[in-house]
Amino acid sequence: MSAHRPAAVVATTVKSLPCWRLVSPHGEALVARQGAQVLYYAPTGQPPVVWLSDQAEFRTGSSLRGGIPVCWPWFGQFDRNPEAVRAMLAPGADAPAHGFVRALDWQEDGARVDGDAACLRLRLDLPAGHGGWNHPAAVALDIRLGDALTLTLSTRNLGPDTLALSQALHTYFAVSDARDVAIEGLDGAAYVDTLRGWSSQVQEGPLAIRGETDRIYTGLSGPIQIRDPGWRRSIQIHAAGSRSAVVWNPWVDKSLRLSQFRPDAWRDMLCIETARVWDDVLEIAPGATADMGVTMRAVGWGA
Ligand SMILES: O=P(O)(O)OC[C@H]1O[C@@H](O)[C@H](O)[C@@H](O)[C@@H]1O
Repeated sequence: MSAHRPAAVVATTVKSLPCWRLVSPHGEALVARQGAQVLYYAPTGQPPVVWLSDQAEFRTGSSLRGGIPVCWPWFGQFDRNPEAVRAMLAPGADAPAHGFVRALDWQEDGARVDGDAACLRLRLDLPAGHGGWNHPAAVALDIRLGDALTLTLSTRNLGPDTLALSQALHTYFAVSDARDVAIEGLDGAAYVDTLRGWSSQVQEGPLAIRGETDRIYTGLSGPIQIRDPGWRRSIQIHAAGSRSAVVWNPWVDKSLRLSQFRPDAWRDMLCIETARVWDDVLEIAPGATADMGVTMRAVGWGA
């Protein structure tokens, strides 16, 4: 570990997109202004924890494949959201998958160093809502790079009515080979299998990726862990203010249909998305703020 490198937040431009580089003695992260999207995170001396596609297109107006897209104020296909969330959008309005904030430019709202941690806060003000989603709100993402990476997504309701929304911090984790990892911490949890007719299932034991996987886990209360024998490490994922998570791997066929994605890149990544979805959607009273966060930490298995 390079204990000599002081923590810092440095504004930079990567392939024409404004970004910030966060460094600390413990690691490095890259964050884009567009979508407040963390693009990369690697602990010092380790393979990345957050994966970015080598075909990611650094373009204005569309999310990059990989990193940690912020999905807000709805998750996934709009039509699959509960009625309370769908009722927030005017009929006929544009409803892109995963909401609209991942393609918008956020504003810097403070960069600082706290001991050996580098911290950045990005903010998106929607004083009059956006498009057909006509609800004033302020969204902020706090990013803290210390001996782990912590993200906190805050939503403040600035309007007179209750906000109902679904959201996710859609983390693409880097793995040595998706076929070899075990996902622990889901045993006994209920999930919706979107690939089996959105049927309700119960997880038994650790989850192994054996084909296309797209599941919504609910009622979670403990950490999730990715055990990666190829890189002899585990990634521990601690969520706060969330009881749902989405696990996604596109496998062979869907990879061919994905944008900005090498056909065999499904082996290199695995999404575990800290969420408020399904029966865990968020309701925020006028004037109130709701936070959801995730801390990810890689732990080696020793020599
Ligand atoms: O291609 P997008 O819009 O970034 O979505 C990627 C994936 O995101 C996941 O959260 C969904 O569960 C998948 O169904 C979806 O394919």
